[in-house]
Amino acid sequence: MTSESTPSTMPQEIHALRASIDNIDAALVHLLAERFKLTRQVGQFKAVGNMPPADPTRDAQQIDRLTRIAESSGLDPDFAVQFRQFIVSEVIRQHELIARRHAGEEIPELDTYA
Ligand SMILES: O=C(O)C(=O)C[C@]1(C(=O)O)C=C[C@@H](O)C=C1
Repeated sequence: MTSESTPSTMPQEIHALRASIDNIDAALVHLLAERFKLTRQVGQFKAVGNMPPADPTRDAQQIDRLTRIAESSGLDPDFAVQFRQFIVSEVIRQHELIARRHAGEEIPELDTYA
């Protein structure tokens, strides 16, 4: 840590902002954990129904919706779509593992890790 960034010399405003940033980061992690709990359930239903992990129609609906939400909230829509894609890539990976597990492969249950 450089002397410019040591806590003692940091403006109080930055400390306050960082506290709120930390709260938001925590909320994001909690929200993501809850989202993955739901998508793992979707993955289980898809595996049982022999459905593919990805659903391009649903993808298009989500991208359209998130683009509109990003535009109206001042977030770069491209960033919002990329962020969604980052998350959904992990969802697809998990769906694939769930399907392999459903097919009889010995893969640990995806309950506590991504
Ligand atoms: O809704 C689904 O069918 C899902 O599998 C969930 C989800 C998502 O994470 O939102 C993931 C992959 C699909 O391509 C679309 C959506």
